[in-house]
Amino acid sequence: MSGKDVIIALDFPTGTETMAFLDKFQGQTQKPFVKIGMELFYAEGPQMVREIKARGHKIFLDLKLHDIPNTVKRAMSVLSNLDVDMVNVHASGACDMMAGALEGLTRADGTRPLLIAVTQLTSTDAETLKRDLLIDTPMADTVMHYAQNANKSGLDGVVCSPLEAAIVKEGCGADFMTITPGIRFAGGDVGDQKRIMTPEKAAVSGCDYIVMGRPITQAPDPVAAYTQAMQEFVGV
Ligand SMILES: O=C(O)c1cc(=O)[nH]c(=O)n1[C@@H]1O[C@H](COP(=O)(O)O)[C@@H](O)[C@H]1O
Repeated sequence: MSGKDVIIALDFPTGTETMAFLDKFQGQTQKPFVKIGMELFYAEGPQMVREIKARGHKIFLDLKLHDIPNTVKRAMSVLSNLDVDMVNVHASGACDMMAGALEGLTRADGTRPLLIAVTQLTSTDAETLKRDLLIDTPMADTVMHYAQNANKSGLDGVVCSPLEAAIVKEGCGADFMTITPGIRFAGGDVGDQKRIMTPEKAAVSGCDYIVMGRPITQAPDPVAAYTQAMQEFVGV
């Protein structure tokens, strides 16, 4: 799976609201790539994943696993039974945990979804890094170090902000994927995001995928907002 794409974050509290949202995209030949996060998964469980997959969407299952290596390995082995395209862990769980995740996720026939590590959340800025997390290293260096750990643990890429996409590519290679939330249209409401960029600028920063939630899900016309994001980021 490769090529630039926009991933819509389905941050809804119920399956009913999620399906009503996805119904708006029924007319599209190419169904949008979507992300199922903690809110929807905890509310509706694995059946929601199956239903959305049956509608023809690619799925990023964003549960951000972060625990001891054995627990993460076993949880990933359960998730590997779901037909998703991408899953993630927190890189701060460290290398043994990431290696365990990879092992657990890999099915008996050798296939597996893409495995991505979250570096520093896009809601974290340099001040929070220092004040709350006691990390004195500059943001870009921290993200790069986490990305290198993920790379040497055999993962496929990282979640970072678009601001760090270029340096991650430089340090880990062009094929190492960058999945970037913190995306806002020019002049849009920033909300709780701190490290942000427009889809247009993210396209030239080397991001492989952008993740957008509220700018699309809360837009008066979500299909128009998604179309704008695709035009800015992918150029179609
Ligand atoms: O792993 C993620 O997807 C993620 C990592 C991160 O650092 N920042 C981040 O915002 N996300 C997710 O990306 C989505 C962003 O949503 P909006 O801020 O509404 O566009 C949410 O579903 C977050 O859970």
